[in-house]
Amino acid sequence: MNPSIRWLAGAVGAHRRAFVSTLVSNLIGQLAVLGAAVTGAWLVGRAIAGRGVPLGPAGAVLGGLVAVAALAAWWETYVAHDLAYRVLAGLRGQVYGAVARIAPARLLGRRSGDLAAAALSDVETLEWLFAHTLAQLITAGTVLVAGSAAAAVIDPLLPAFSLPLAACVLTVPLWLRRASRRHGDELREATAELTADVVDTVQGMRELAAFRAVERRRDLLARKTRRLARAQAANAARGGLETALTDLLLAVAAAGTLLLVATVIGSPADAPVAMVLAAGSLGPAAQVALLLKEYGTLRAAADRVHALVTAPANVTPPREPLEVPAEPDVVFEDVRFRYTPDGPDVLRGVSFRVPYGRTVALVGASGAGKSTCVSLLLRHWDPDGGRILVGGVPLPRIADLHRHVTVVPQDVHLFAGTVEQNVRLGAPRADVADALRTAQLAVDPGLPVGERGVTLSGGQRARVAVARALATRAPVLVLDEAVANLDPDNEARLADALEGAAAGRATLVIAHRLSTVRRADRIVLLEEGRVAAQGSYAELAERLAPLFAR
Ligand SMILES: Nc1ncnc2c1ncn2[C@@H]1O[C@H](COP(=O)(O)OP(=O)(O)OP(=O)(O)O)[C@@H](O)[C@H]1O
Repeated sequence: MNPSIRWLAGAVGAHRRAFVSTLVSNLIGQLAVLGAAVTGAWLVGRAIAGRGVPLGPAGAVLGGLVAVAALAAWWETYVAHDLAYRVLAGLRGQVYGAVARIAPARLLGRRSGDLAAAALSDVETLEWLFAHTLAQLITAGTVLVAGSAAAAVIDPLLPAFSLPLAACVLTVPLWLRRASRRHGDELREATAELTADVVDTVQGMRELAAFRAVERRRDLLARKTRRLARAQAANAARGGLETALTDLLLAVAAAGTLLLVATVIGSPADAPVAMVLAAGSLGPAAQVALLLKEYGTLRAAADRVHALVTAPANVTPPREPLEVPAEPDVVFEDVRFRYTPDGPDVLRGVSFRVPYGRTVALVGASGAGKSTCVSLLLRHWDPDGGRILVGGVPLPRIADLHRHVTVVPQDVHLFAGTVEQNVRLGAPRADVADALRTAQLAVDPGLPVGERGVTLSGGQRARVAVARALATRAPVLVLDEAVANLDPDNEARLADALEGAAAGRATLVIAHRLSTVRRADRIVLLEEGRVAAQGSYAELAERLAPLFAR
């Protein structure tokens, strides 16, 4: 069995009772249907042989079996779907957990929409596996064995003939399984790609309109939609071929079985029952063939979800955590880093210190490695060499790093909700009014911000980000040029307020503006992943001049 499908089948283990209930109700339903057919055939046999037909008792048995079959079908539909939706809910949780574990540094090179497709559409596709496949395959096998055993009691030749015919029916999905897998892969990939492009389009609609690119984008989406339609058509064509061949083999097998019964069964009274039992083995075979038709799509969806859920974490969780002192400093010690094993060195032995109560500005040309230092301090990645310490504790030994290090990113993400909800992101019980005051944001905390904060100005968004970081009360503050969106007046006021906040923190600021650099206690100049110089502004003014000459 494919490892992803095996892994998913294992997920049913947590819902054993529901699975057993599905299995038993399906089995009871199938056996009741077979029993009703056999009872009917037995009555026909008696009528043909001119024996008495006990209509009353037989009618009661038939009615009972039909009622049992109907009840079992209803119950099975309910429990099978209940089981499937519970497993899917668990899987969605695992997909979310995986995204949280591998983000934000690396999302397996996948786009947001692609991940949304994994979380929604791929997981949804797996409903077929849990509600219609696993228990049903076991039941079909059981009914096949029971029907064949009963047929053997009448004449051992019957199963000897009908079982190979049933096996022939199953060769169709096996024969077409490579095509099924290929079509399944294409279908899931085309769906994910279209979802990714649609999400990207919706998110970028403002830019598309501003650059008059809506029509071109529509063409792109139409192309991707056609690709999906082609994949769907190919899958449907193969599915149709599979159904046609299966039906053909079933018809031949049924005709052969009837011929055999007519030839070997001497007694007309036994012939109808023999026919039903011999043909009964073909029913489960047809059902299995039908289930296997979906194998390619299921396998592709299972592979995509499995790859995401089993992706290793980017950094290992802290082992034997150590206490971080209340007033920590930050130390980079000969830190070396590259993003990919065969990529270029991005940091080549970076060392500097941010003392508690002081502000250190990290400056350098674009691509020098400033944001990489921040990513490493937030532990999105671990360095390849050297180490980073907060209050003397290496990052991998710090539990709940966000309690000690907080960040104001340059491109803040605000969630649909109120200002207050966004400020409370990292500190659910924070004093929001206080944080907003320090961040110089005079708005009602209950003000809705819209999706991604669209109803706020760029400066207001930046100040929500500052308030959000301050609300955590983390003693290490990282500012990625948080004031870039403000006019000079507001910038100066916010910088004053941040200076007050910095007194009780170790602050590392990535500075793009001379005014920010001037305010810092110490400046670290990065050049091509190395510390080229560090000191006060007065000491470095000359070396910094070319960077800020605008
Ligand atoms: N996720 C990533 N994967 C691979 N390479 C990356 C990644 N992020 C950054 N880099 C590369 O690492 C180098 C340093 O990038 P970094 O963002 O740290 O520079 P920076 O000094 O912050 O630049 P800027 O001032 O333009 O933001 C660049 O060459 C960049 O292309």
